[in-house]
Amino acid sequence: MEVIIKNNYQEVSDAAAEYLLNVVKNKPNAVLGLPTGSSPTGMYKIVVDEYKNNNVSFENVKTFNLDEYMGLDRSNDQSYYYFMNENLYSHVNLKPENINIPNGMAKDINQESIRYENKLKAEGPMDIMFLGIGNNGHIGFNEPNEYFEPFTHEVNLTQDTIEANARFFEKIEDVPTKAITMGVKTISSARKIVLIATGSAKATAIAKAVKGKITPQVPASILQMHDDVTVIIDKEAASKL
Ligand SMILES: N[C@@H]1[C@@H](O)[C@H](O)[C@@H](COP(=O)(O)O)O[C@@H]1O
Repeated sequence: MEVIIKNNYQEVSDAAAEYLLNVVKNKPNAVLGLPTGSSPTGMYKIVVDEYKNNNVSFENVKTFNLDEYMGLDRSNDQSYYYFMNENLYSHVNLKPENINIPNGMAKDINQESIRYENKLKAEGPMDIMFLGIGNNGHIGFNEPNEYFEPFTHEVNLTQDTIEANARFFEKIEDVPTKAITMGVKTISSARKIVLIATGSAKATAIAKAVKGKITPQVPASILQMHDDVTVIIDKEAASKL
């Protein structure tokens, strides 16, 4: 695992965007694994600017998002589809048919999970996957658990995560309690993984993920098993390393 420590959020975003842009510039039909959250918004902004300056094209790029809340449709401004549309999809020339995100409104979530896995199997592997990390060490919505869930699946969000994500909702009761997420094997199938995090609230999770025991209680610790992971963090997130 390579750990790169930057001074601040902007520098972390610049470094992450450089990885994304290099992959797409070298491979115009790249397959990208993408996250939501406040960590990657700076990266998306840089990527969009680069597209607007005619320096990169997404015409043949495919994207697979990590996760989605259950019960929020695409027009709900808290859905991850909406987030991605606001931050990336609507600003670049990605073809709608090349955009993939789990459907949190699917009637049968098991079927939807299988569909998503099969789509990724057919169109992947992901050349690069970007990840944020939850304060409790979750990746995607793989919450601390007794075991690692390998493939895309339905998950009950922990109280920690509901509280952490409540800041985006009017009231905590509005935060969905369930989500659909890629599993750890799905995530690890990416050729390269870039994890980004900033701020002291992430310091414990980063320390456990990078140098702690590999355990499903810290889902991000599984990344130690992958042979091409770059962790890009600011000084605060690195403070417990
Ligand atoms: N499912 C997402 C994760 O993919 C994300 O990494 C995490 C951290 O978010 P933030 O970057 O806003 O701290 O939040 C959510 O729970």
